[in-house]
Amino acid sequence: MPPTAGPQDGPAVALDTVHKRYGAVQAVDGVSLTVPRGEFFGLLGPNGAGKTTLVEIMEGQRRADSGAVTVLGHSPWPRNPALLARIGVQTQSSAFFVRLTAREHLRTVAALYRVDDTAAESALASVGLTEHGGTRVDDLSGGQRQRLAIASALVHQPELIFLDEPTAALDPQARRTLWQVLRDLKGEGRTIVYTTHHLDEAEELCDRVAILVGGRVVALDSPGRLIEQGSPTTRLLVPAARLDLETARGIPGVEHATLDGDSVVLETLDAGSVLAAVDALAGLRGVRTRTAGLEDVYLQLTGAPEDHRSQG
Ligand SMILES: Nc1ncnc2c1ncn2[C@@H]1O[C@H](COP(=O)(O)OP(=O)(O)OP(=O)(O)O)[C@@H](O)[C@H]1O
Repeated sequence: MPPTAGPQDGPAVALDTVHKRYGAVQAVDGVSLTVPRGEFFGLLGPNGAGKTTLVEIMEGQRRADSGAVTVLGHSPWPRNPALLARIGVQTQSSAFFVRLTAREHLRTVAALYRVDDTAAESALASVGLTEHGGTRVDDLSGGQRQRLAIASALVHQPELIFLDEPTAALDPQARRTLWQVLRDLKGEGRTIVYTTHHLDEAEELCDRVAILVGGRVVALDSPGRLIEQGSPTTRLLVPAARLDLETARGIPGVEHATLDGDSVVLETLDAGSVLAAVDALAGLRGVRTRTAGLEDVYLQLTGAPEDHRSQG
């Protein structure tokens, strides 16, 4: 069953000047943002930035100290059973009935939501686990368990899904498989609020991202626009065997030069002339260029420690 809400129903999430303090810690400090329906919205930020607190406020698990919170047109606090049926929550520590098979687990979750076994079966299929439906939960691989955690959040066909680092601890192949599952969810018109520390993933999947630092939103836009407005720096990676760090630092136009594995990494705003200089000094064989990505923007906004940049 596709989500039924239309655009006339307003945004999936609207936060206006939300604050939350724990004792001396201002965990959320005046956050305002709107997530339109159908958007894949990423929440990024360093440890302790306030992401979990903010998501818990949206889910109705915590009460904001002040500010307005609207989820699917309703206040999530005090907990609203009608709203709970319309949202799905996957957490990093999803609870499983480990002695059951994947299918039995989902049927149990379905029963808790008062939906039938067909819903469990379609949730299983939507994360590509049908053929593992008969496998006991504790025999599933890490990636399969992550998919089962997402399926558990989907059983009742929620319009709005909260996903907290669903690809944590997955191998690259399992991550890619899960990305497709997430794209399919978006394709079905569902709204996704996605917390992640994987910036490549946010760049790949999210329509827009908010970067939180110290409980405040310091950037909010599509990854593409954030990158465009962010650093125009280009990185050149030159095999370290052919160019030493001191020489690299002396090339006019090089802002930073660092050693990364067996490459010297040159950061520059003037890639053309630095490339020409590298060509004259070391030749261009094996030289790679890397333009800025979301990670560069993120590090700029969240403050990359200078000593990280200068480490080999
Ligand atoms: N229940 C709590 N009691 C007291 N302080 C808390 C509580 N929960 C979170 N905090 C503090 O509030 C701040 C924000 O924490 P929060 O967990 O929301 O950040 P986060 O961005 O989700 O971090 P992470 O990426 O590590 O999960 C941190 O300083 C944290 O120590």
